[in-house]
Amino acid sequence: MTFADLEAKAEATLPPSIWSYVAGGAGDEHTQRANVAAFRRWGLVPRMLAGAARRDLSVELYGMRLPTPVFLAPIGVVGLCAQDGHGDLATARAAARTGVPMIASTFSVDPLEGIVPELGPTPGLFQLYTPADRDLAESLIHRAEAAGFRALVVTLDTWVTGWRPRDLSTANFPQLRGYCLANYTTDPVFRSRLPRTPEDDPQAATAHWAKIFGNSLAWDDLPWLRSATRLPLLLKGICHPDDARRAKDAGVDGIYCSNHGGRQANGGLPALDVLPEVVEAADGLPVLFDSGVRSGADVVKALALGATAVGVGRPYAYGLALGGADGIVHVLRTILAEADLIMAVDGYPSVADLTPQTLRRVPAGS
Ligand SMILES: Cc1cc2nc3c(=O)[nH]c(=O)nc-3n(C[C@H](O)[C@H](O)[C@H](O)COP(=O)(O)O)c2cc1C
Ligand SMILES: CC(C)CC(=O)C(=O)O
Repeated sequence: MTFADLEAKAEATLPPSIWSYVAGGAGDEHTQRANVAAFRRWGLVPRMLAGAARRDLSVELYGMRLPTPVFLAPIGVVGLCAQDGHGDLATARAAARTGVPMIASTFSVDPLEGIVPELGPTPGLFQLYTPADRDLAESLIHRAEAAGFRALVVTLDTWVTGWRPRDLSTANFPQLRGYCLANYTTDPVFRSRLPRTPEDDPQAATAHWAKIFGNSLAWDDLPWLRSATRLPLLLKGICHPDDARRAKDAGVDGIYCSNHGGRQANGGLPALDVLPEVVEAADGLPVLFDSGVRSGADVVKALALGATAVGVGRPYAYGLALGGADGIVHVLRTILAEADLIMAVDGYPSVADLTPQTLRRVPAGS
C-alpha cells in the first residue's frame, strides 16, 4: 500500500486524541509537510547496464553490519498505538524479524530492560531525553548500557515540547504524561528523589517527572555527556553545519540530522534540505537522518545526499496501530522492497553507489 493508504487507515483506527498526538506537529504543520515535499524536489537519474541485478543494501555502523540502511526512529509512548499497550515490545519484535535496528525512546511505555531481549541479534540504540538531574541521567545511561543497547542517541531539540495545536486542543499532554514514566518509576535514583514510592503516590511521581523533564543542554555539558558513556554517542536534532562541526570537536561518534518531523518548531527548513551541508561538516562521522521519509524512494534519496542510515518514524507507528508487530514488519518490508527495486531498475547495486550525482533537482513547477 502507499503511505496515503496507510495514513488514512491509521486515522480511521486510532482514537482521535492519539491520532492527533502521532500525526500532529508544530504550528500549522507547514514544516512537517515541507519535510515530505522536499523529497519531491529531487529526482533519481537511472543508469543502465550497471550490474544491479544483485544488490547489497547493507551498511556498516559502529562495527555493526546492518542488513539494510534503515532504522526505526525513537517514538515516545508508541504504546498508545498498540492494542495491548506494549508498543515498544511489538516494535522490538518487528526489528528482530527484519534486522532493522530500533532506537528506543526514553519515554518507552515498556521499561527499557524488557526491550533488548525481544530484539534478538538486531541492534537496539537508546534515545535519551536528558533529565535535569545528572545522577538520574547517568542512571538511565548505565541502565541502557547494562541492558545491552549499542549506542546512545541524545535528543537535543525537545527539552521543551513544541507548540502543537492538535495536542493543545485535545489537552493531550496532561493525559500523556502518565505514560512517559515507565523508565523513571523503575529507576533507583528517580525513586530516591520521592518522599513516597510512585506506587503509593503516582501523582507526586508524575509531578516530579514533569519538573525534571526539561533540560536545555549546552555545549559546556558535552564533556560530561561524553564521559558518561562508553557507548557510541550521537546527537539528534543537528541541522546546522557549525553544530555538526562542534559536535565532532566535542568527541561525539555520530550526528543525527532531524527536525523531529516538524513536531518541535514550525517555520524551519525541511530536514532533507540541510542534510548535505551537515554531512559535509560531519567530515566522515556517520550521519543518521529522519524527517519526512515515507517510501523506498525517499530512503534512496536521503542515502544519495549522504545519510549513513535513514530513519522511519510516523509510518511505523501507523503500521503498529493497524497490525501490531506484523503491521510494522509490513511497513518496513514495503519501504525496503521499494528501495531495493528502485536501486535495481535505476542501476545502483549498493548503497556506496548512491551519491549526490545520483540525483538532479526537479525543476520548480514540474
Ligand atoms: C508520536 C511521536 C513521538 C516521538 N517521540 C520521540 C521521542 O521520544 N524521542 C525522539 O528523539 N524523537 C521522537 N520523535 C521524533 C522521531 O524520532 C522522528 O524524528 C520523527 O518522527 C521524524 O519525522 P517523520 O515521522 O515525519 O518522518 C517522535 C515522533 C513522533 C511522531
Ligand atoms: C512525549 C513527547 C515529548 C515525545 C516526543 O518527542 C514527541 O512527541 O515528539
